[in-house]
Amino acid sequence: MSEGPNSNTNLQTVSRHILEDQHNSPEASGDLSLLLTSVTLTSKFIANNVRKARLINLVGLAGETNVQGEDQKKLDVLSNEIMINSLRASGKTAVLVSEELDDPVFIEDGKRGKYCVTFDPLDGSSNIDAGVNVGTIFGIYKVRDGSKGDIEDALQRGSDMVAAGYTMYGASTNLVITTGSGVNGYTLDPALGEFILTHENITLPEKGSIYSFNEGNSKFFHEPVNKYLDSIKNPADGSKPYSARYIGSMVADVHRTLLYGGIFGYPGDKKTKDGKLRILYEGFPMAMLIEQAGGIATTGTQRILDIKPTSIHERVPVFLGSKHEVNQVIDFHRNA
Ligand SMILES: O=P(O)(O)OC[C@H]1O[C@](O)(COP(=O)(O)O)[C@@H](O)[C@@H]1O
Ligand SMILES: [Mg+2]
Ligand SMILES: [Mg+2]
Repeated sequence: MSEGPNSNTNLQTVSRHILEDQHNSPEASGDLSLLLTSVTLTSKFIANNVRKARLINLVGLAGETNVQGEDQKKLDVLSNEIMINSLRASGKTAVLVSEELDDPVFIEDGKRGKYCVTFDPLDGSSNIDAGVNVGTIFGIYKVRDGSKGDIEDALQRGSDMVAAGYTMYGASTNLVITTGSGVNGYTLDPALGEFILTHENITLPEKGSIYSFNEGNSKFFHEPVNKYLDSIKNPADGSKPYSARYIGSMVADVHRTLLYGGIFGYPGDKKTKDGKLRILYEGFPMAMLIEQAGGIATTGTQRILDIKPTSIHERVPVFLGSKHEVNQVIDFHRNA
């Protein structure tokens, strides 16, 4: 009988792998792995809705704007509700921060656990109606000693996160997680309804050949970096080693960068000096994943994970990816 994809009896499902993975931090056993299992369950619900969105009238605008001043899509609102309900039901959370909610959700007695979860329930909203890859991004902190869950638990340094990850809803549904000891990727097997380990110990190439920028007109970034990248030629034949790819969904642009290498950037510009991406549920989780995979994540002048946020929706310029390319951007900022 041929070795079909599911005939491997040693399939590592995400729950089993997180519990058994000897690389995982001690934190990963017990409550955190149960919390991560709740997040993976949520991802399956959201994936199901994303896949059917066009068929069940879930595309288009919800008719509300969020705290960011952005028009919420129907899937933004639904994904947010799924995340809030599932994380509350897990009994492992004390504070929830969502891109779609003005204020944090503080979990009531009886349901309260010891983790703060920050999340972007649906990243890449501008791409939903075109069926382009979107995703869910999350970061997880332990609440501070003695805390019953308050705003300060959501304003810890990025380096205080105990786990981070994303689910990308694309040609396949990919879940990528770190608990502080490397990065692992899982692919949803729709037949099994399980995420299966498919990308063990993801490691970023030192150097890449793709740059993925929002063309912010920041003088530190757009002109000098593009000019530098365009100026590089392969000595053998004079061809250009770099090519530009930009999907416009952070989760998809970062996933490609994580697997192929290169650099992703969303700089500040004259209008928004800190760019568009929010530090708690976009910058920090992606920075932790990129660093855990051997890359660099910087604002251009400082390590993103060193930042201590002062408000839950503050923004941050993001440059992340392979060491070689990101160090070029750091040099530009240093010499600017
Ligand atoms: O459309 P722009 O300005 O290039 O911005 C794209 C960026 O905006 C985002 O869509 C913002 O996230 P949301 O879709 O969750 O608001 C990122 O995913 C993406 O990197
Ligand atoms: Mg987003
Ligand atoms: Mg979003």
